[in-house]
Amino acid sequence: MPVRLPDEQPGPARARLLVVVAVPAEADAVLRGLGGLGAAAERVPLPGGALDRVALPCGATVDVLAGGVGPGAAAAAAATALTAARYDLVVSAGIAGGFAPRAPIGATVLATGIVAADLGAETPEGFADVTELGFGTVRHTPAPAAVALAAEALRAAGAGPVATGTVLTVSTVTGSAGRAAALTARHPDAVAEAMEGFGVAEAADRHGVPAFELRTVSNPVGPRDRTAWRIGEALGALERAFAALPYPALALALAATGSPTSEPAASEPPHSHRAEPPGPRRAPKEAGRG
Ligand SMILES: O=C(O)c1cccc(C(=O)CC[C@H]2O[C@@H](n3cnc4c(=O)[nH]cnc43)[C@H](O)[C@@H]2O)c1
Repeated sequence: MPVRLPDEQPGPARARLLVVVAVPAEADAVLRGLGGLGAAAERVPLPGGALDRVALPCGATVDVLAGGVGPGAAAAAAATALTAARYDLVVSAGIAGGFAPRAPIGATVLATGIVAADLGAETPEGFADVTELGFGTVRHTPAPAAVALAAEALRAAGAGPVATGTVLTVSTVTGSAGRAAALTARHPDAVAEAMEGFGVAEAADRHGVPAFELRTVSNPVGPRDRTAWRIGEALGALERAFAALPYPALALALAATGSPTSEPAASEPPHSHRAEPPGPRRAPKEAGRG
């Protein structure tokens, strides 16, 4: 029978979360929400950067990493952190564009689906995503029980409007009514778009860790109008959301449902472009260890 060190005792109270944001202003908002800004956080070096580690009074540990803008930077940063430490949950977080009327400015959005919206090819018949092209997945699905739990906690805390639905990951911020309409036609359940969620979820999936996306809305998705962006308001909502999340309960809900979150295409070829994880996948039971 293996001997466990005190630090390795199983249980949701000891959950380890990795929160990946794009820029330092978002990291600061998350850290303020966690009560871990400044001296309360430990700076942990990583190859190519550093993260801030906060030990919560409930026993959970939350690492906050500003990984850069866009899915590529986010995937690289998340993969680096996941290689350096063990996590029970990875959260992609930050500001986002909201699809009206479901996600107004200041709203908090929880992803029921994390979808790469512009990963594919233009064809004479229109856009075809990489799943349709036979190259893998464009969607990760966070555990519904965990999404419901987080939404309930945010609503109970009075953290402002909360919307659940698909969060699109795009490499180009939408700047026209035409593209906004095309996105909602293809993804009727879309509540928001941002630029990192799918990259973070891909990295988490390869490490067998559940992923989750939480965004707060800074601007409407549509015709480009930088004067309409309310970044301060969205950062305030991000801080309130991270103050209200039920960390140990979230870990428990995720342990019950397990991982991964990806949905490979039914037609995925045997030699798909999906890389195998760097080591053996952790069993769902083990992934929930606190
Ligand atoms: O256009 C500009 O002048 C400009 C200035 C500062 C930042 C930006 C961004 O595009 C920030 C992208 C950043 O924020 C997330 N985000 C926020 N709103 C949206 C959106 O409507 N569509 C996509 N991403 C958005 C995103 O996740 C990035 O991290 C532009």
